[in-house]
Amino acid sequence: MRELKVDLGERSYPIYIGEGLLQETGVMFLKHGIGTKSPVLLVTDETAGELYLRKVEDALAKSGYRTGSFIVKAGERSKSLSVLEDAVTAALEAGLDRHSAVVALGGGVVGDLAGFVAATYMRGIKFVQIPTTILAHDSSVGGKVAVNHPLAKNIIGAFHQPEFVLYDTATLKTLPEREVRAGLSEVIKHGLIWNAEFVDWCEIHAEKLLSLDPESLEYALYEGCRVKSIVVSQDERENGLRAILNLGHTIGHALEAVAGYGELLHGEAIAIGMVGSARLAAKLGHPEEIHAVTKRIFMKYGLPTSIPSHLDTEAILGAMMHDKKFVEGTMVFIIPTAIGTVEINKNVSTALVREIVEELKEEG
Ligand SMILES: NC(=O)c1ccc[n+]([C@@H]2O[C@H](COP(=O)([O-])OP(=O)(O)OC[C@H]3O[C@@H](n4cnc5c(N)ncnc54)[C@H](O)[C@@H]3O)[C@@H](O)[C@H]2O)c1
Ligand SMILES: O=C(O)C(=O)C[C@@H](O)[C@H](O)[C@H](O)COP(=O)(O)O
Ligand SMILES: [Zn+2]
Repeated sequence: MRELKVDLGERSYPIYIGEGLLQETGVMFLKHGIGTKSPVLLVTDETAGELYLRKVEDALAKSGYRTGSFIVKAGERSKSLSVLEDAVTAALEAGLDRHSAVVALGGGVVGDLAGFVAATYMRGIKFVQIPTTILAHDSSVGGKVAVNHPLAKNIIGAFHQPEFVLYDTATLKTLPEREVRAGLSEVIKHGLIWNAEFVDWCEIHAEKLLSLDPESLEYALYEGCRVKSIVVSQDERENGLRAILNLGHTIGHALEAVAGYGELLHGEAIAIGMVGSARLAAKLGHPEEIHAVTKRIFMKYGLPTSIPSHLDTEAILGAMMHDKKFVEGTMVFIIPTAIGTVEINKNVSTALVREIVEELKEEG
């Protein structure tokens, strides 16, 4: 088992990564001081629930915990205010009190939704992340929790850190191929913002990662979580540095909303957004090579690198203006200045962004 720490003073917590950790859930709850007297709510989706809920319930029961469960439909549309209300109903019916914990068992959708339930139920109770997708190496760390509004991604949310993250890599073996590719998009993002050597490594090990070679996958997830925890530990609430984790998201979030949540997977939309940021970098005078390398690596992973042509440019720009990165009338963009390094640029004009969106549509 590998272990990392998110260093946030009294809100610090560990990330455990390894094969077969689900059966340790109860033991880990006890280790982290979660009391057995109050019930626990397990939040999952139909797919992850079918595969892994029983295992987690059994592991918790063995350690003396009572559990209730709330199962949502799989997919981005479950990150909504109406599903949040149903989750709170489930929490009340299961008898959760202020000493209870909410557990996210699933991918980023379940993690963001369950985390927001934990952040808001009785003004905040304990939260545990049990990620089961590759993408959730990112979403389970850092405490950003949210649901979507039809007009804007993650616009209703909070910061609420988990007690710990329990990442059982054995669960990843059941992921559909499209989800594997989409999850690896954010793994590569962590290289693009912080670690050029890791980007090279991802390019060399593409086949191994796509075929879920256990050793390569565990290393890639560890490195992704390591970068994320370094950044979050320095800037929990995104007053500055943390914005770099948003590489590709200014365009990507807009694409998810405009395409209709779930049409483009998050990792796919972000891959397109990262290619867009690399194009923008070239226009701002940074080396052309950044765009070439970024596009090449996402193509190697079978990820989209262009905007579907049926999406309306003005609708995409409109959605960007609802994003959290649109501040005081300007779009904040994360721009790669070399492979492995980015800058936060607050002066990108709408005209330039329109040009990039049009070019990304033509690239397809
Ligand atoms: N909070 C954050 O910091 C953060 C970071 C990145 C992404 N996100 C959010 O995460 C979401 C995307 O996460 P995701 O890609 O994990 O999506 P997801 O949660 O929808 O999971 C993807 C699909 O995989 C299925 N699935 C989950 N585990 C499985 C398993 N082990 N085997 C088979 N199928 C499984 C799910 O049912 C779903 O259909 C987006 O909403 C995005 O905004 C949040
Ligand atoms: O943790 C962060 O910070 C990130 O930006 C990680 C992103 O991958 C993630 O998609 C996050 O949910 C985006 O946050 P938002 O603040 O842009 O909604
Ligand atoms: Zn993301």
